[in-house]
Amino acid sequence: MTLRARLKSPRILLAPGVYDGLTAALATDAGFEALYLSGAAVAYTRLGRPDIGLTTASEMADTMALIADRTDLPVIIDADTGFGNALNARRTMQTYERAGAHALQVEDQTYPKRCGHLADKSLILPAEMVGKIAAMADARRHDTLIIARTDAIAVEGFDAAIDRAGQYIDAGADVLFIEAPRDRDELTKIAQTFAGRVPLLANMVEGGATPISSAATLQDIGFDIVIFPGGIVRALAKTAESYYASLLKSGSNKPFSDRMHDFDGLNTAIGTPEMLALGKRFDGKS
Ligand SMILES: C[C@](O)(C(=O)O)[C@H](CC(=O)O)C(=O)O
Repeated sequence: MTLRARLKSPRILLAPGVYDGLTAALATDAGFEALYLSGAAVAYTRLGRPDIGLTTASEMADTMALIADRTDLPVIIDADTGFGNALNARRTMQTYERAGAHALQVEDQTYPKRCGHLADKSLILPAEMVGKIAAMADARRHDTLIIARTDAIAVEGFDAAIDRAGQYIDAGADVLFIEAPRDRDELTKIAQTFAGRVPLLANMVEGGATPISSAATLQDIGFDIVIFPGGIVRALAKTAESYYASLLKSGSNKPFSDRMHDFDGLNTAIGTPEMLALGKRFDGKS
């Protein structure tokens, strides 16, 4: 089923953040229906840096291609600002589509951007964003969804965000993402204003501007997709901190062994037996 068809279902689509082959494989095996390739998660893990526009389109496209090799699930990819003007956004659509993306999220911040939950964001004019959306629609060769995000709540206020969102839908956005609503009331107003026009996406960032709600609650409010983009990195970072501290202190892995896979455990998780069997099938000996 295409992502567009899946979004016609009244059941909310829950997409976890991923940033490499391992997280894509584990999220796929866990049973999710779609994945979210988070720009923030790539910045946090590959660069060890904040989500402030340092990651390049090529780094994201490389990551997208590795993930597409590892999973058949549809992947929503973060295209940040499109990495420049409308022509850059156009090229980002071409590059990400080629790498295997099923949906691109583009936002109306200036370039370089910053995480939607950080202070001091600034925006391009709505007309420029409308041009980017149209340029991306013009460039696409497949049924790739354009998810238009506005960061206006924190910069120009809630009403301006609603106004921009309407313009982006008119420009051809397939999905609407209003970043960082501050409470349930704002989430509800977004749903009341736009439900039925295009699918609505909610973004759950642990400790961010929006209170965390469950997928079921967001579905009741009227949302169609929910992403938890950086949660996996926050979970793994905490585990890694404890692991390194424990290894340094004790000089051994033993005290941590109940919190980690052993050799066989990891091989099972990443599908080593299946890969070795596949190799045998094609090795010309059997
Ligand atoms: C959705 C987001 O653009 C992302 O890169 O995943 C980020 C999430 C985050 O910083 O944790 C965002 O700007 O909300």
